Amino acid sequence: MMEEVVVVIVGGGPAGLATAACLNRLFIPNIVLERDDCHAPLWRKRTYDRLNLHLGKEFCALPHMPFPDGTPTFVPRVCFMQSASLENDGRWRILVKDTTCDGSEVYVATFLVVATGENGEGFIPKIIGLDNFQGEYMHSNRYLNGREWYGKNVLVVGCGNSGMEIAYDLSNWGANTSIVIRNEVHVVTREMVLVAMHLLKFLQVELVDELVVFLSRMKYGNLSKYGLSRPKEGPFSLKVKTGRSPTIDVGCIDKIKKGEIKVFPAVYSIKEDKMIQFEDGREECFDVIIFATGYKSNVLNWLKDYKHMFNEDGMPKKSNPNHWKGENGIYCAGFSSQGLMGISYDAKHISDDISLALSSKEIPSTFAPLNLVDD
Ligand SMILES: Cc1cc2nc3c(=O)[nH]c(=O)nc-3n(C[C@H](O)[C@H](O)[C@H](O)COP(=O)(O)OP(=O)(O)OC[C@H]3O[C@@H](n4cnc5c(N)ncnc54)[C@H](O)[C@@H]3O)c2cc1C
Ligand SMILES: NC(=O)C1=CN([C@@H]2O[C@H](COP(=O)(O)OP(=O)(O)OC[C@H]3O[C@@H](n4cnc5c(N)ncnc54)[C@H](OP(=O)(O)O)[C@@H]3O)[C@@H](O)[C@H]2O)C=CC1
Ligand SMILES: O=C(O)C(=O)Cc1c[nH]c2ccccc12
Repeated sequence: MMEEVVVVIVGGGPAGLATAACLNRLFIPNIVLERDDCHAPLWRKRTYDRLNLHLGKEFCALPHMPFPDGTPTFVPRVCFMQSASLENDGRWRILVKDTTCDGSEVYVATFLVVATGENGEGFIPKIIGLDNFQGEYMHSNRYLNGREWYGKNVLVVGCGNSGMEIAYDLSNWGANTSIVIRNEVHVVTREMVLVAMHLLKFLQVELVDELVVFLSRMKYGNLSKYGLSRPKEGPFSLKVKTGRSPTIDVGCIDKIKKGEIKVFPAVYSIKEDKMIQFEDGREECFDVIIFATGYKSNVLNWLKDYKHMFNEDGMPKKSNPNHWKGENGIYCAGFSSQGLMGISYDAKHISDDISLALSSKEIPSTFAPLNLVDD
């Protein structure tokens, strides 16, 4: 079957839904394709139970969907999901392409919005011997809680927000928890980030960085004897430059200081059975490894004509704030490393731009539909 539509949005997470909502308000017909069996599956199925939004709610609301009165400052995951489905119910039209049914559907669209996100696929590094590891291993996007691992030796690889929080959670569930920290990392609290986000509206990033690093030093002291050191460059400058967020401590640092969570350097190899060797030569047995080693964009897996807008790593060629518009009617939402705040920005700009193009009749009548990789 072939269907003509004005806008196809690939990805039904916050970015896809926010863009659809903005287009709907402008009466621009659009269709959202989602590979999973629900909308926002990352938030429903692939984030852990104890997660709260990291930025205050004023920085996380999606367009046309303010949080209801009484919502806590740091919104629990479950409330974020409910507010998404509330908006979806009745006002947004979301269609899912069912790849399990025999006939496939083809949509020919004037505009394509890539909204498959920066977290398209969980990334697990290649480690010598991992294939023969006799314990269990998984990416952090499969971790929900540590109920199964009471008394087990669990290694978390990675000290970003997922790694530090999952290590803390595992330890609370009674697992003998260790974490791999192979590089420098900024550790802050969410209150420090909230203050910083407001200050960034009128102060230079370097000044805000100095303040945050000062506050972090006051709170945590020098952590080098525990295997943690701070990067030379400030947390928000690094966020702008590399997209990497500072790690927001939820209690992991206290457990590291108390010796309840052990710190290891990079994994060197996995030896026989469950034995892991680290770069400093230490060796220890683990039952479970959680790879909190980040994510990769999956755009190149499904978009053939990616060069209109993406690099070989599946991330936009243009940097923020110009990243969202490509050539030939292609856009992307949710690729600015600015979380939900960036998604709001993208969704509004994309829908306004499409609206403008439609009203000014910029669109060539022989517009070539973009090719998706057929699998
Ligand atoms: C654990 C975690 C916690 C986070 N917490 C916060 C936070 O507190 N605050 C914040 O601002 N940001 C946070 N982020 C960052 C970001 O805001 C979220 O990842 C957000 O879900 C991104 O929305 P998205 O729509 O761009 O991507 P996603 O939510 O990943 O949605 C993309 C959708 O595309 C679908 N898809 C992928 N490939 C295809 C395909 N080929 N065809 C059809 N569908 C496809 C996926 O199934 C998915 O539903 C967090 C990220 C993670 C991983
Ligand atoms: N709201 C919330 O509560 C949460 C928000 N998030 C957000 O989700 C996004 C993804 O976060 P996250 O899943 O933590 O991923 P990140 O990409 O932020 O972190 C990945 C971590 O893995 C480390 N790493 C990568 N490869 C290796 C390796 N081979 N050996 C050892 N360590 C390795 C990296 O360290 P290195 O610096 O050495 O490369 C880094 O510490 C971020 O934007 C984050 O802020 C995540 C969890 C909770
Ligand atoms: O949760 C994340 O990682 C985000 O990307 C949200 C975000 C945007 N800007 C920030 C600055 C510091 C910490 C988190 C974020």
